[in-house]
Amino acid sequence: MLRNSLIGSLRQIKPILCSQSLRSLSNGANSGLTTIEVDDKSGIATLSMNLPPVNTLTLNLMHDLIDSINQIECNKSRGLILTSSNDKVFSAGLDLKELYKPDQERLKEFWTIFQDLWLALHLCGIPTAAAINGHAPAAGCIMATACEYRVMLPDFVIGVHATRFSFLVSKWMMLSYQSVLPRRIVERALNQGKLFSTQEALEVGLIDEVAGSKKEALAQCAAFIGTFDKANPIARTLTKRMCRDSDVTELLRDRAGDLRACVDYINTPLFQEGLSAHLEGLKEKK
Ligand SMILES: CCCC/C=C/CC(=O)SCCNC(=O)CCNC(=O)[C@H](O)C(C)(C)COP(=O)(O)OP(=O)(O)OC[C@H]1O[C@@H](n2cnc3c(N)ncnc32)[C@H](O)[C@@H]1OP(=O)(O)O
Repeated sequence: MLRNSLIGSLRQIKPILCSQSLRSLSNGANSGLTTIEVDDKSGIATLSMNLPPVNTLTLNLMHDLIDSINQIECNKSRGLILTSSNDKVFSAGLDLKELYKPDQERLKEFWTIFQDLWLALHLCGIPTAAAINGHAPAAGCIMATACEYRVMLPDFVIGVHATRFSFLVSKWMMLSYQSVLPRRIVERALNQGKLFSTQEALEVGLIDEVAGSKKEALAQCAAFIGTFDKANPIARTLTKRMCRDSDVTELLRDRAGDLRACVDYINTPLFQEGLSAHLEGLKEKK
């Protein structure tokens, strides 16, 4: 029953493109803001975000990420490692320009694709890991927590600092955080708008390991993916989805409601003023 509903919901959100021949894993259908490299020996795919300067989640980058996740799953890769081709920033989170004085129809499209991206990562059928080779604030952190394992390089920050600029996260984003961290830590960190240093993130369990270099981080993620070798892939996928069912159901139950609530909140003077100050702060930093 539960398995059927999981499979059913997956069909709803993921029109799988598996009929295509994808061995080459070309990015022909997308804007080229992601690259996929499959290791011939291990069969593990590395998915890199490649949108200078800081991998902000624009509509196009989110579209490409979803497309790439589908391709990697369809091609029966053994696992997926999410990383960045920028050596300072994993992802700066949502593109703030899309949220400032937004065009209403575009904002709806933007939020919907953000929901889609979270679902695609959260329900990805193969093992996933994030090699966090740079800063990962806000939605950068949420993407990492949607993966099953996190390896981070030293001297960067990760966390959801939304309250610092009057942002209110959706419940499914909070649940993503809470799937990795104890509830009391999530509550405090979200309220403080805390960005954890790599060391702090390791101490609280937001990340699983620290790596000395990107190469090491990728190897550590690959070693994690290798730990599932003895599991039957279908049983593993269904078990993963069962473990994640309640978090995902929270969003699937009322996607339209979440969209309405977020769009309404983004349009409030409280949010727009906080965002304006935050954007100014980013400019003044220079
Ligand atoms: C219902 C409410 C929604 C709640 C959900 C929130 C989820 C989110 O993801 S909101 C996004 C929050 N993200 C941030 O606040 C990150 C802001 N960026 C940074 O802190 C830093 O850029 C960095 C630590 C990631 C990197 O620092 P670095 O010194 O390497 O680069 P910068 O010089 O700061 O940035 C370069 C360039 O990029 C612009 N930029 C940075 N982040 C964003 C962003 N998220 N959206 C749009 N643009 C961004 C920055 O202004 C610079 O632009 P210019 O070169 O034109 O000045």
